[in-house]
Formats: sequence, C-alpha cells, structure tokens
Amino acid sequence: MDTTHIQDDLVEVLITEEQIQTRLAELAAEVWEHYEGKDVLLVGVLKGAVMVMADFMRHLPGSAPMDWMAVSSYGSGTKSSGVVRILKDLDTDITDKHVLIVEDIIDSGLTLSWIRANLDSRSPASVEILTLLRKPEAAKVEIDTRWVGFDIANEFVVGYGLDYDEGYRNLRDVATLAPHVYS
Ligand SMILES: O=P(O)(O)OC[C@H]1O[C@H](OP(=O)(O)OP(=O)(O)O)[C@H](O)[C@@H]1O
Ligand code: HPA
Ligand SMILES: [Mg+2]
Repeated sequence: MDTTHIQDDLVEVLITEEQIQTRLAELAAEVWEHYEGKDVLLVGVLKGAVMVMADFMRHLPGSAPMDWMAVSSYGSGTKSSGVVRILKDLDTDITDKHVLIVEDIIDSGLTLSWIRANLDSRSPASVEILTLLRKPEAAKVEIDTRWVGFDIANEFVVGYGLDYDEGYRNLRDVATLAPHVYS
C-alpha cells in the first residue's frame, strides 16, 4: 500500500462528505416519490458507484434490491477510451422491471449511453439514471439523466469511489488531483 498521505496529492476539495450526504438524502426522497407503489431495481456500475450506492440506498425509506454491472472504459488513464467492455453482467433478468442506474459520474457520457442502450434492449419496464456527478462541458453524447447530484467543471476528480489508476477511491470527499500525480 502507498503510504503517502492522500491529502498531499490533492489540489482542492470540491464537494465535502457532508454535502454529498445532504444531496443524496434529497435525491433519495425524490426517487422514492417517483417510484411510489412500484418495485425498482437499483443497478450500480462497478467500481466507481460503490460509495454512491451504499449511501444513496440507505437514505431510501423502504426496501429496494440492488444488482451490479462491471464495465470499464477508462483503464488507467484520465480519458475515456469510448470502448466499453462488460466485465460482469447483472445477475437479474430485468424484463418488465423498473431499473434505476446508479452512477458516480457522467463525464463524456460514453459509458452510460452504452450501458443504457444495452439495458434498454432487455425490455425493462423503464430505465432511469441517477448520477452523483456530471461534467456538462465534457459531454460527447446527450444522456437523459433524471437525477444529478452536482454539475462540476471539466476537471479530473477523485474520491468517494472515483479513482485515478485505482487509487483515491477511499477519499471521503470529491477533490481535484494535483497534476504531479499524473504527469
Ligand atoms: O462518461 P464517461 O466519460 O464514459 O465516464 C464515466 C465512467 O468512467 C468511470 O468508470 P471507469 O471506466 O473508470 O471504471 P471504474 O468505475 O471501475 O473506475 C466512471 O465510474 C463512469 O462509469
Ligand atoms: O473525473 C473523473 N475522475 C475519475 N474517474 C472518472 N471517470 C470519468 N471521469 C472521471
Ligand atoms: Mg475509473
């Protein structure tokens, strides 16, 4: 394990742990109201969405199942390759189910637009998207996203599940990474 202190590799905290929790609680209330009387399956996208899923679902007032897909498009760099690979598929048959995709970030949008098309092809009752972060200036494709936690500037961020080269996911806040780390 790297024993350098994580804070030394950061430029600035953009969103604090407290801000994240407050926003996730608001979103959970909206989502619960939206699906009133319906069963919804939460689909997380590994690995980045682990923290969002864990905290978001605990703000829901009632029970909801979760499932996971693992895809990768970023590898070890800071730019999306645009080539999405399924590393792990859902365990659940989503035919006729209401699906809510839970994501950490929409950057270029390439990953989610691919996932959404893939899930749509399985004849679910509905598919909606919730993302903690979105970078409007980085969008390469438009994505219909019903719930967004925070719109952020077009900078590479880490923490709260988001990695650079698999590191920094355990940072509790969302922060910008110092260029010395990746240049
Ligand atoms: O909108 P995009 O430009 O496609 O980028 C967003 C995707 O990139 C990251 O995943 P990554 O491929 O790094 O996998 P990870 O979640 O395991 O870190 C992130 O978690 C999103 O899934
Ligand atoms: O800004 C980012 N940080 C970490 N992972 C990412 N995947 C897409 N954008 C980002
Ligand atoms: Mg990543």
